Amino acid sequence: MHGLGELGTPPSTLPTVGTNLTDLTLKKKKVTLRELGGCMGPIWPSYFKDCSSVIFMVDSANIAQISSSCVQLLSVLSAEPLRSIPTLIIFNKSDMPCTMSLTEVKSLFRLDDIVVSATQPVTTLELSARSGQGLQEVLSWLESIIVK
Ligand SMILES: Nc1nc2c(ncn2[C@@H]2O[C@H](COP(=O)(O)OP(=O)(O)OP(=O)(O)O)[C@@H](O)[C@H]2O)c(=O)[nH]1
Ligand SMILES: [Mg+2]
Repeated sequence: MHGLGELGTPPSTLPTVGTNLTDLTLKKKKVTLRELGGCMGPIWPSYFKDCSSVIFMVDSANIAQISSSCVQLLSVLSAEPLRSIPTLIIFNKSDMPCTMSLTEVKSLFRLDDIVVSATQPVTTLELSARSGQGLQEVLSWLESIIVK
């Protein structure tokens, strides 16, 4: 068994496990999307200062996750580095038959209150990543916030 003392000070690294980088070209500009998994919530803040926009994806078919998803959304919106960063909230899996309608999900989120009290410009969209319905709106939003 080794004591902590023998291991010395841990190196200063950021966990990169589970983040995906994707480059897109929109309006002739390179846009890099960084995907962070929901379970990586505790390390999301390490990436906030590098963001020029935020897309928050909600699994609207998972009603058991609504409250935790809502808490995570509020912590993102209230984070100091993101105070004036354009934010898109996507309700994904709109194609799935659910016990709860999207209206009910949004009402449980208190989405209207969240959008009104946010300091940043917030847009909300519905998407099915499976069928592609709503994808064009996501691209249009990205194009609209690209700095000219
Ligand atoms: N029906 C349907 N399935 C989807 C949709 N988007 C993703 N899925 C499926 O849902 C499953 C889990 O994907 P996600 O919900 O994105 O889960 P995840 O990526 O592990 O979640 P995170 O860890 O938060 O990133 C996969 O099998 C996807 O194919 C959608 O819009 N409709
Ligand atoms: Mg994922």
